[in-house]
Amino acid sequence: MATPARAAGRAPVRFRRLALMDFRSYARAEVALDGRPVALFGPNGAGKTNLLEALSLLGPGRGLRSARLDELPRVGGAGGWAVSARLDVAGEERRLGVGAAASAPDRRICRIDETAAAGPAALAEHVRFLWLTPAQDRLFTDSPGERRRFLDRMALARNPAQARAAADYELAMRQRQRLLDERSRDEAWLAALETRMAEAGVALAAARRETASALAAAEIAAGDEDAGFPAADIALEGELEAALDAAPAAEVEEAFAERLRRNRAADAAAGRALIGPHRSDLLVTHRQKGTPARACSTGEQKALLIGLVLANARALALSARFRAGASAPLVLLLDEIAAHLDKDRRAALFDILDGLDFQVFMTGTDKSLFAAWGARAQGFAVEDGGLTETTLT
Ligand SMILES: Nc1ncnc2c1ncn2[C@@H]1O[C@H](COP(=O)(O)OP(=O)(O)OP(=O)(O)O)[C@@H](O)[C@H]1O
Repeated sequence: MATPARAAGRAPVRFRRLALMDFRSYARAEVALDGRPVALFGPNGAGKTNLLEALSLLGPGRGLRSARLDELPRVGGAGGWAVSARLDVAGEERRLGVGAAASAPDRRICRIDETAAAGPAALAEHVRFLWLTPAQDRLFTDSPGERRRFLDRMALARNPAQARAAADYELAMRQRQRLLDERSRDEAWLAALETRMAEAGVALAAARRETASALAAAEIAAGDEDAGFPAADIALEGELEAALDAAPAAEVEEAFAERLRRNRAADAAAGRALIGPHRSDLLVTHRQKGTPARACSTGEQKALLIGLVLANARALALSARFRAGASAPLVLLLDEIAAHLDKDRRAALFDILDGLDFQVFMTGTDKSLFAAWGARAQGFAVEDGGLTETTLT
């Protein structure tokens, strides 16, 4: 079946070459990629996740482990690190690079086509990543914060401008709290910060609503249920998200700013803002069973998560913004997914991934996990800080 990206005549993103230098367990590694999906296999600790993390740092944000910069240079190396890649983006060659010099380890340097980029956000023009890692296995049982971050990451892949709203909101909230903690009576400054929180907060809530409804639409359109990835019903729990159902954004902003003003004493006493989109939650229900995700089995939760990430990828492919070419192509990083799935579900997943037309990188401990992908994927054995290309069959 033709995917929307193919139907629109857009060449998807394809990594052609990836090079790591003094990055985590890699002293020096270089791989040539031919455009097929990539399967990385090797024993525990071989460096599979490190490689996915290296890729994820070529996009905006702190990468798939949310690591601090000082964790990235290879222990025993010179102190600096670098990840560079050559990729085809919509038919054009791009060179992206990130890293830090030993002399300035706290400063992440980003390069696009050999020119210094303003910052990591500029990378989003060229490539965006969605990932699923074992750290997300407890997403449905963890605190709402994890689910919010998961949703916000998906929203970010749709629209990188959302990063700005999230950062503005956090900053204004922190500054306001500092004033409240200091018992400041600077009315004008407090009101200005509350206005900024309201503007950024409503933008954030609106982006989440857009993502959630695109996800819901993609979940409905998906026929993945047969393949073992259960459809999910998605709902947002949050005051601003709900308020946007009933009123235009400007009104919601005004009402939120007013509530913040009235809540100053309570927020000062609590030491944090008691209301706002930083308290929202993503509620996921296993549609067929009608059970909240947190009450599903571990395996069912994993299948629901995979289904959600696939739905988001599909929603992105369908979005008008993506088709218009204004949005960067997506790369999916799936860390240790294969082991959770039985043979049939694995084979079904490979079929779905082939149809998505996003480049996919998948890891697993054993080559046999990828046998059903066969020649459709490019295989690499990861061991001793290096990668060796090998057939998967
Ligand atoms: N900064 C660093 N310098 C050197 N080695 C590091 C650094 N950071 C992590 N490592 C090493 O990298 C290895 C982990 O690699 P990685 O998480 O990629 O393994 P993996 O192949 O994904 O394993 P698993 O199958 O267990 O998930 C560990 O041995 C860890 O000690």
